[in-house]
Amino acid sequence: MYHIIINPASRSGRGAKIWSEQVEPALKAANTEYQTYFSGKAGEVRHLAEQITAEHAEEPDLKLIILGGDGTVNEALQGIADPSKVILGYIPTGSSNDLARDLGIPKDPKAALHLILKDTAPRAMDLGRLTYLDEDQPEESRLFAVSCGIGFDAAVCAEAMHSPIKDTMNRIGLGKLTYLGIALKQLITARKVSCTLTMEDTVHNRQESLELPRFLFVTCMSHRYEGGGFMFCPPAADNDGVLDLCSVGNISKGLVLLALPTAFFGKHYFVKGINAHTATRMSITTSSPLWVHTDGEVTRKSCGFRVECLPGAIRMITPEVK
Ligand SMILES: Nc1ncnc2c1ncn2[C@@H]1O[C@H](COP(=O)(O)OP(=O)(O)OP(=O)(O)O)[C@@H](O)[C@H]1O
Repeated sequence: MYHIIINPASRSGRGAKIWSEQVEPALKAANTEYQTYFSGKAGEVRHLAEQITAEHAEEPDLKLIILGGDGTVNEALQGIADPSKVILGYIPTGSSNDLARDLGIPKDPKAALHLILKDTAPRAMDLGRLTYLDEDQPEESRLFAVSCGIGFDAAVCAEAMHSPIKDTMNRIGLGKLTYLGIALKQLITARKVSCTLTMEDTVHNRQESLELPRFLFVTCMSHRYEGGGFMFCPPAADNDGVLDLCSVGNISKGLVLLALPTAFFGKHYFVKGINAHTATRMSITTSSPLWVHTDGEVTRKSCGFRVECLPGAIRMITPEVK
C-alpha cells in the first residue's frame, strides 16, 4: 500500500495537474493499492506525514510517497514520527528538484512513479538535523535531506518562496532559473556579518574552528546540489555519514558573480575565500540574525545553530545503489 502526499501547489500550482493528468492515470493502470492525501495549504504536508506515520506506527516498512518539490519532502520529514520505519518514494514536481537530480530520480513524473512501482530494494540515506540555539527563541530542530544554510543562500530561498518571478518562470518551464535571478538580486543587497564555525568530523578524525570576520553564506550539504543545480559541495554523498560544507567569506561581490556560474559545475573553489570542509557535527554563531534554510524552506532568522549528520536515517527508493 502506497501512501501518497500530494502538494498541488508545487511548481507554482502545476503539481495538481501533474497528479491528475499523468500520475493518477498511470497509478490506476498499474492496479496497485494506494491512498492519497492532498495538502490544502502551506504547512499541511507536515501534519499529513504526522497523521500517516501515527496511524501506521506499527508498520516497519511504511511506503510514503511525496509528490512535490524539495520543500515538500522537507516538510514531510518534519512530520515523520520515526524515519527508520519509512520507505520514502519521490515524484519530483518542484521548481528546482535538487534531491531528485542528485539521486538520479527521473524528472518525468510517470517515470518516477514507475521507479517506485518497480519495488526495488530501497537504500539507506543520511539526513541532517539542524537545531536552533537562539537564546530568545524556543529550541527547535528541523531535519533536512539536501542541505541547510545560513546567509545569502537562505535569503535567496526566503525571497523565492514568495516570488512572483518564480510563478512566471515556472509557467514558461524555466523555474530553476528563478534562483539564479533572485541570487543576483540578493547579492547586491547582501549584508555580511561575522561568524564562528566549529566542525567536528568523527569519520575522518578532523576538527576545525574558523572565525570569519565577514561572511556571505555557509551551506552544509548531504547532497551535491542546491538552489536549482548549484554544485556547492561536489564531494557530498548521502551515504557517508558526513556533511560537506562550503563557506564563503569576505570576497567581493564581483568575484561572487564570477564564481556563481562556475558553482553549477562545482568549480568555484578557485576563489580565495571560498572553502570546503567536512563535519559530522558543526555549529555556527553569527553576530546578527540571518535567514536560515533547510532544503530551501525558510522558517526563521537565527544567530546560531548546530547541525549533525544522521547516518542512514531513512530508506529511499532510488534508481541505483550509489
Ligand atoms: N496547498 C498548498 N498551497 C500552498 N502552498 C502549499 C500547499 N501545500 C504545501 N505548500 C507549501 O509548498 C512549499 C513546498 O513547495 P515545493 O518547494 O515542494 O515546491 P516548489 O517551490 O515548486 O519547488 P522547489 O523547492 O523545488 O523550488 C512548502 O512551503 C509548503 O508549505
